[in-house]
Amino acid sequence: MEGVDHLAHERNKTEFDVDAMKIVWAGSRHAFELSDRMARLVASDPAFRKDDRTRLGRKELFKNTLRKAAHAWKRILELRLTGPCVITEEEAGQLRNFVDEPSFTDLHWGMFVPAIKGQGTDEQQRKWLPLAYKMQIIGCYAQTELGHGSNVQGLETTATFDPETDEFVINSPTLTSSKWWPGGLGKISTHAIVYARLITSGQEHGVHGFIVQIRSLDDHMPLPGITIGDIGMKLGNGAYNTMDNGVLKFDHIRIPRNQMLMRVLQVTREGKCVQSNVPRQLIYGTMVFVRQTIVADASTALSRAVCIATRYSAVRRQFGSQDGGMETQVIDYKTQQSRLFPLLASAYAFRFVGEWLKWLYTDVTQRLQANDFSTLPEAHACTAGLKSLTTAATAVEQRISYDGNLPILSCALSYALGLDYFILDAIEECRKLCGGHGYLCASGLPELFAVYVPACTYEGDNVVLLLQVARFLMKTVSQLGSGKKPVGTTAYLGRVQDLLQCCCDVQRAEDWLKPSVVLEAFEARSARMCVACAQNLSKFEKPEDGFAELSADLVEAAVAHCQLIVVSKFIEKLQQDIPGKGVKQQLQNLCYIYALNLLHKYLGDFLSTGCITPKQASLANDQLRSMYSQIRPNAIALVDAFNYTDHYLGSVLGRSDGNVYPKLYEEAWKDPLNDSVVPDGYHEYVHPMLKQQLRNARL
Ligand SMILES: Cc1cc2nc3c(=O)[nH]c(=O)nc-3n(C[C@H](O)[C@H](O)[C@H](O)COP(=O)(O)OP(=O)(O)OC[C@H]3O[C@@H](n4cnc5c(N)ncnc54)[C@H](O)[C@@H]3O)c2cc1C
Repeated sequence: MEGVDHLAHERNKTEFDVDAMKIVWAGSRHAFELSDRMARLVASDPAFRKDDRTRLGRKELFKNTLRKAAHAWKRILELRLTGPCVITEEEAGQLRNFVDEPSFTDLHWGMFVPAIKGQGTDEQQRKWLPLAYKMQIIGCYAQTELGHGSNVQGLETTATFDPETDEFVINSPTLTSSKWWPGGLGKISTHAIVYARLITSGQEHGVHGFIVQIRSLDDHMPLPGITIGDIGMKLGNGAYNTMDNGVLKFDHIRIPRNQMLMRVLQVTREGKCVQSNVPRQLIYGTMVFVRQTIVADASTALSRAVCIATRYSAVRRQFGSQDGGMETQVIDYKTQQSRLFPLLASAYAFRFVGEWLKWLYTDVTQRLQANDFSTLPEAHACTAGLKSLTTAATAVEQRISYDGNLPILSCALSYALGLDYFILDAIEECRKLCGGHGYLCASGLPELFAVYVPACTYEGDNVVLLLQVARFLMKTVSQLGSGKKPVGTTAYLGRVQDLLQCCCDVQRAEDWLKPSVVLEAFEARSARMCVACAQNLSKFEKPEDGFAELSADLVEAAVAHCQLIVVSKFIEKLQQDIPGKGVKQQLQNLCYIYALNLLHKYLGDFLSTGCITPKQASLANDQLRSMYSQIRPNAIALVDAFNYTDHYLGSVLGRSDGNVYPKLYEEAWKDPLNDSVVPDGYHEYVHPMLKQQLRNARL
């Protein structure tokens, strides 16, 4: 039935002001209005239709993406959204975001332009940015090679300065030096920021960025000496296959000297390397920016999956019918709630930590401009860790303790028994929460999963990033004795003596509803895990040997630290003035669900470090169950607050009107297999089989 709200009975139960929550979720009224306007604009334009995407072959899919990218750019120009003003750039970004199709423009705006801004001199910016802003050139970011990704210093592409011609010669000396993966490179980009080993006067000077034209601006052919192509299909239908991730090989390509990005290091006409007066650390500011957007994207991807699973869980009924009455909505099963509501809480938690990271980026930028680098290592570690934590929790790798008899098992023992960990991934968990229908492309979840999972790898492999965080934590712990005060998110380590000794004083389940109690438990767990790692490291003669041997423990300590950051930023958010009837109460409930669920799932850490007792763990679990009951009547409204259009959500199961079954039925008939009643191939292969004539058939 069109026009009927099948979820109205759920929406009537809401105990808070949903419109006010929409503003909290968006970050401000301005941000809400902006994204609402752009989302509607895209949703109402048939050119941005995407419901057929998973049925298209690669070539058709790719061409369709090019059409949408061109149409989006046309709309942006028509709406006069482009220009130097920050707000309009934001609007254009939102419009592209709601088109919801990975394309070369993501890399152009998300990596090529920021790299020139962050690493180019003023003169280089004046030359290249206007061309990029008008899309007279299209750029990508070519760092990763076939042989090396995480280890940037291992890149093999060379940029050798030739003083006779005042040029750099860019070369790929081996097969493994071929650039491999850059998005937008395979078929579309005209230019690339290429990372290569700088060589002048026979000496190496590390890896630097160079602006290289790779295709003709007239006929789009690769320039002489350049081999270029797409690297092939990636996971899933539709999904990331709209992107032309590419391969690129150089055969002694020449570029002018002024195309090396020289904001920090300059190469003179004579081939001398000169450090500019711009501090090297400035480059890290760009990294903080990019990772902050990735954390924001994690909350978006997670909230989309949760919105679909929550709405469908309220529509779906199984079992429980008495006297011919209605069956039970699956959202009312406690098992469904204990799987779904922590993910709902995580979506909000990641949203707020992402918002805080935006502030951190502004703070770091201001400090860098004032030549204050004191908080940079901490900010860098913090963004690396949060990128890893939030993408992993959204896509893969959330570690879950086995909760059978864990309170009486030590962490090590449960490890030994192989009982304590299995893998949960949020988008995949949402698919399972939707039962069989979640596996249909029409649910939107398979494509969301396929598009999202590489976030665990790009912009820094998650494990490699966590090892960087661990290194920073170990350095911070080692400097405690020398009186150096830890800053920002590591400030709690300054109270390490107290945190090693403190005892949790929870006696009743409600005691877990005190922010100070929750914070102390997370701080104590993280501090104790860090100190234990530092003590174990000190037993090794060579620190590097210890670091290699203990790397798995170090990663766990880094995860504990990052979870503490998310919990503490959620708690800080609640200390702000939050208007709207009942809004703060709901956020408090979500905050406790997020924290207590982590405590429950990572019980091994909390118990083995002696931060809490088994009894207190059990009380936390009681409290958690009671929070699920409080969230239940508000669940639909809490996902409505994300304000996603049906177009953006792209899911029959997650439709805002809950009209799932007729639409799912309709959708099935759109499949190309249903174009004919008898399928192509029947006469050649199936008919002879049925008629026992396979021996004579030409297969
Ligand atoms: C969809 C997608 C888009 C991409 N887009 C771009 C792009 O636009 N431009 C670009 O330049 N690149 C791009 N990349 C490449 C991406 O940045 C790299 O794949 C990423 O940095 C990981 O590097 P890698 O592939 O070398 O992984 P590896 O480092 O080879 O990782 C393999 C395994 O080794 C482990 N490992 C590696 N080092 C260590 C260590 N020191 N200690 C412990 N474990 C370790 C990792 O955890 C992982 O499990 C993209 C990748 C993908 C998937």
